Order: sequence, then structure tokens, then C-alpha cells
Amino acid sequence: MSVYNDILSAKAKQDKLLAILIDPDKFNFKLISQFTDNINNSIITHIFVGGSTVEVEVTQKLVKALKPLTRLPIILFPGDVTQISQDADAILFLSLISGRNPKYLIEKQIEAVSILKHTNLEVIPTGYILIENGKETAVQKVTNTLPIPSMLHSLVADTAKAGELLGKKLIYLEAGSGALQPVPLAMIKFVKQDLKIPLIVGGGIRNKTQLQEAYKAGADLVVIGTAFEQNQDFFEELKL
Ligand SMILES: CC(C)=CCC/C(C)=C/CC/C(C)=C/CC/C(C)=C/COP(=O)(O)OP(=O)(O)O
Ligand SMILES: O=P(O)(O)OC[C@@H](O)CO
Ligand SMILES: [Mg+2]
Repeated sequence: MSVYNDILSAKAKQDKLLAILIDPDKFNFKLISQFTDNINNSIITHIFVGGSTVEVEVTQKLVKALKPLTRLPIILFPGDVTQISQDADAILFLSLISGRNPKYLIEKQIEAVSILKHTNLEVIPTGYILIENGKETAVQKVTNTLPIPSMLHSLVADTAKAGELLGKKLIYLEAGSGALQPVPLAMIKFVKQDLKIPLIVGGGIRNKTQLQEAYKAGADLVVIGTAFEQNQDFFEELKL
């Protein structure tokens, strides 16, 4: 079994995927069993774990605790090498290709190699693209990069395609956690026209309508974090 092959076959069958993003810093360990019950009884297909700033060792503790409580794949979505946990199933090996900061284009990845050697994680090369959303996001601040303006559809599409040609296996269009505006639907459609690899879309998606619209526009996998953090009823809303 491979996490990436499963994503590819879902895409081929046009089965849409949904990841819940769990931020280790904001996680309440006391509620873990209720929380994983909610996840296991929902349409969620993947668990992403990560944050732009996470205290050392908290990710490892979270992944270890989650693993026995769910059969869903746990995928690291790391802001830093300190978030690598050997108990996860896979890691999005991100390169921030919308930015021009060498640290997030190649330096963190070099740093990660010696840590990854001691794990069995499936490594999934991922082109990560920040899209402007109306306010500065945590990832922008941490990486000291600018997102691509939301009108520049062809720059985003060319950036995504360049990622594919460089050998990335996934493209992730990111409006940012808690974004005021999710990635525009017209942009998703435009990027999708010439992209063969699966497309992940996340940031600012807060209800089922927005989720379905993102799928219809061409997202193969949608990532939602904040709506689960802030709205207790969101698991129920997804069932309707
Ligand atoms: C290859 C390895 C190990 C690391 C790659 C490091 C790179 C290139 C990261 C890209 C930039 C970055 C900081 C991504 C963070 C992704 C992420 C988990 C975002 C979600 O966090 P938010 O929810 O936006 O932020 P908060 O933590 O403030 O909530
Ligand atoms: O928290 P939200 O806004 O759902 O964003 C999810 C993810 O794309 C952030 O990296
Ligand atoms: Mg967050």
C-alpha cells in the first residue's frame, strides 16, 4: 500500500479526498478519543499533521497518540524539519515554489535528509504555492515570502506546471490557514487545465458548499483545519 498510489487511484476514479489538518500546537490531548471517533465516522480520508510554528517534540507526541486510534493515513505537513515523526505514514516533502527564499526551496529539504534516513516514511515531493487571500498568513511570515496575487492565474498555472516538470508528485495551492478568501475557483480551474498530477487545495474553506465547489473546480484533495478547530458542529455539517 502506498499513500501516493491511493491518491492517484482516487483521482483516476474521480473520488474526492478530504484531509483534516491537525495543528499540534492547538490540539487538546484530553479530547483525543472523541475527536478521533468523529474523524473515523466522517467523510475524512486523510489526516494531515503540521503547523507553521510548532514546539519541538509535540508533533511526535501527537502522531504517536493518533496512530492506534484510526486507520486513516497520517501525513506530515511540516513547517520545519523538527516536525518529522517516524510514526506517521508519509510526509509531504514541501518546496515553497511560489517564494524565492532558498531556505524553503532547498535548504530545509537538505537538512531533512539525515533525519528521514532513520524513518520509513513515504516521501511525497510536493510543490507548495501560496496564493494571496486578503491578509498576511502565518506561512508568509515564517518564510518571509510573498504569495502570488490572486488575479495572476497564468503565473500560478505556470508555477504549478513547472513543479510538475521538476518531478513534484503533488501540487498544493494554499490560501493560508484561516484565509479570508479561499483559493479562487476560477484559479483552480485554470491550473487544472494543464496539470496531470493531483491537486491539493486548502485555506479558508469553512462550509460544505465551499468544499463541493472546490472539488467541482478541480481539487482532488481539499485540506480543512480552522473550521474543525472553531466549529464543534462541522463534523455534523459534513454529513448532511
Ligand atoms: C521538507 C521539510 C521537512 C520541511 C519543509 C519546509 C517547507 C518548505 C515548508 C513550507 C513553508 C511552511 C512554513 C509550511 C507550513 C505548512 C503548514 C503546516 C501550514 C499550516 O500552519 P498554519 O495553520 O498556517 O499556521 P499556524 O501554525 O500558525 O496555525
Ligand atoms: O485552516 P484552514 O483555513 O482550513 O487551512 C488549511 C490549510 O490549507 C492551511 O495550511
Ligand atoms: Mg493553523
